Parts: sequence; C-alpha cells; structure tokens
Amino acid sequence: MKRVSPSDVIRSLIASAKRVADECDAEAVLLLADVPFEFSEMTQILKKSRLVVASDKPDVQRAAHEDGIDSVPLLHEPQTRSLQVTQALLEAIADDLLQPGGKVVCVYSLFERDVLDTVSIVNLADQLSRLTARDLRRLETTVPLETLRLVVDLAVEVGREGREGKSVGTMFVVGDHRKVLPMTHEQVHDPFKGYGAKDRMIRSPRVQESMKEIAQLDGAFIISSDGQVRAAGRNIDAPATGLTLSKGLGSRHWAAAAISKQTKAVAIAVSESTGTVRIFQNGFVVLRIEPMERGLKWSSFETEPPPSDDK
Ligand SMILES: Nc1ncnc2c1ncn2[C@@H]1O[C@H](COP(=O)(O)OP(=O)(O)OP(=O)(O)O)[C@@H](O)[C@H]1O
Repeated sequence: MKRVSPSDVIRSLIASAKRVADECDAEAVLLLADVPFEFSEMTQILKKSRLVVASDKPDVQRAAHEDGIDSVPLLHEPQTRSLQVTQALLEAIADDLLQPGGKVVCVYSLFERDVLDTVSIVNLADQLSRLTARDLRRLETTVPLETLRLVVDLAVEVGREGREGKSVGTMFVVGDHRKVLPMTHEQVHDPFKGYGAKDRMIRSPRVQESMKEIAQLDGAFIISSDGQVRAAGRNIDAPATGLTLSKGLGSRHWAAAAISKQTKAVAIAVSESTGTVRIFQNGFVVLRIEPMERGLKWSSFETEPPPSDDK
C-alpha cells in the first residue's frame, strides 16, 4: 500500500477544518478519504482536534488503523456524496466515536472525485432528523408512509423520554397484521381488548399517550397498515433461523428481525438500554435512529443537496 503525503492544498484545507472546528467547538473532524494518506501528518496539523476517517477502501481503513486513527467503514455502493457523509456520521455515532447531539466538521470531495475540496459543519441533531425522514420515504414497504411516520415518531419519543424517569424498551410490528398475529401469543393481557376502532387509531393523541404507558409492559404492539392497534402485549414467536444481527442485540431485536423476515410487516424496536430505535424489514435493520435531544422534524427535508459525481 503506497501512502500519499497530503499536498499543500490538502494541508491548508485540513488547517481550515481545524480552525472551523475550534471556532464552532466541534467534537471531531471527519475525513472521507479515497486514498491512503499519511494520516499522521494530518493529525499534526489538527493538533487537539480529533480526526475520524471514513472510507469504503480497505487500504485507506488499514492506513488509518496503522496511524492509530479511528475509522469507520463505508459501504461500497453508488450514492451521492452527501448520503455517504451521512452514512459515515451514522456509523461513527453507532461506534461511539461521535455523540448524536454534537457538531462535526466534515472534509470530503464534492465536486471532483478523489479531490478533497469541501469543508462543512454538520450539526448532528439536525442532520440525523432530516436523514430519518428522507430514509423513511425510501423504504419500499406496503405500509403507508403516514402510518410509518406516526409509529416511528412514537418509538423515538419512547426511546428518548422513557416513562416517569425510567427508560423503556418496546416493539411495534406494522402492516400485514393478518399474517403477523398468528405468529404471536399473548404475553400480557391486551389493554386494548374491547375497544372500538376509533379508540385504537394511532393518529389519536389520546391513543398515543396510552401506548406510551402500555409500552412499559412486556410484549409488542401489532398495528395494521391503516394505523389501528390490533393488539398489544404480544410475544413474537417467529423463528429467527437464517438471520444475522449485530453483536449485542438481544431477544427483542431478534424477534423484530424474525417477524419482519417471515411477513411483509415492518418491525420497529426501541432498545430499553440505549433508547435507539431500529427499523427492520425483511430480517434486516434498514434504519437506525439514535436518541436525540430534539424530536424529529418531518417538514424540513424537501430539498436535497445537489448530487456529486456518482461514486
Ligand atoms: N419474542 C419476543 N416478543 C416480544 N417481546 C420480546 C420478545 N423477546 C423479548 N422481548 C422483550 O424484550 C425485553 C428485553 O429482552 P432482551 O434484553 O433480551 O432484548 P434486547 O434486544 O437486548 O433489548 P433491550 O436493548 O431493550 O434490552 C424482554 O423483557 C421482553 O419484554
């Protein structure tokens, strides 16, 4: 692997990133690198500012590792540079290299491939909420976006706020309820039993409040595509065969993955220990939302930055 010494222009770009990071109190400088730089030369310029490297190239990841620099792997797939930056930020948060509420200065090539040309400040809370909304739209699912949004909002609130000072974990299984229900059994007595359709619609703030209360009980909410709670307190029996999940995820998350694999439902798990919300589809985590200080903003994501060259 031939290391690349940063050119004078790149050095001055890194020095600018450092000044910006100092000025806005950013917690790190995130570099999207396509070549194995001499990263230690960059850390000398950055001094106390922490460098995090993101790349889809194994030799770049190796170089960062050799220089003792935190790095996050990116998926090698065609996507815009802005999506890659977002992916890098999410990975870094998941690996505890960045905090969801902080600011990060990102350095990457936007206009020309392999040429570092851009420094930007990212406010992680804002960026993550926009990303979530955008990504939710991309999910190809039979569940209407409106229903999905309501459930994701509720899940994020449960993960962020907990209940009466205690953290709460729970699960929502949305869509394909006719197939889902027979793959579950009663874990606790269903608090929604006996209620009419009107009193089960998740768009009702009153129902949302009840659900936050019920979320403290064991078991999952089963919700139909039209946004009606069909049952609560259900234990998911779907087999988890043939699934792979990240280390550290326990039985709740395995059950969510399993039911999303066996049916067309989307399963949304809120982790009691971290407040993280994971959305499962077809047995995989398709979206992960870290707990944020502020709520999601669904309205402010209509514009997307211009695409860079196709990578
Ligand atoms: N098959 C299941 N169906 C519904 N709920 C389940 C199932 N398995 C576990 N749970 C719920 O998940 C809770 C936590 O289990 P566990 O700690 O193993 O999961 P986890 O994935 O690590 O989640 P967390 O991050 O919230 O701890 C259980 O107390 C139970 O309420």
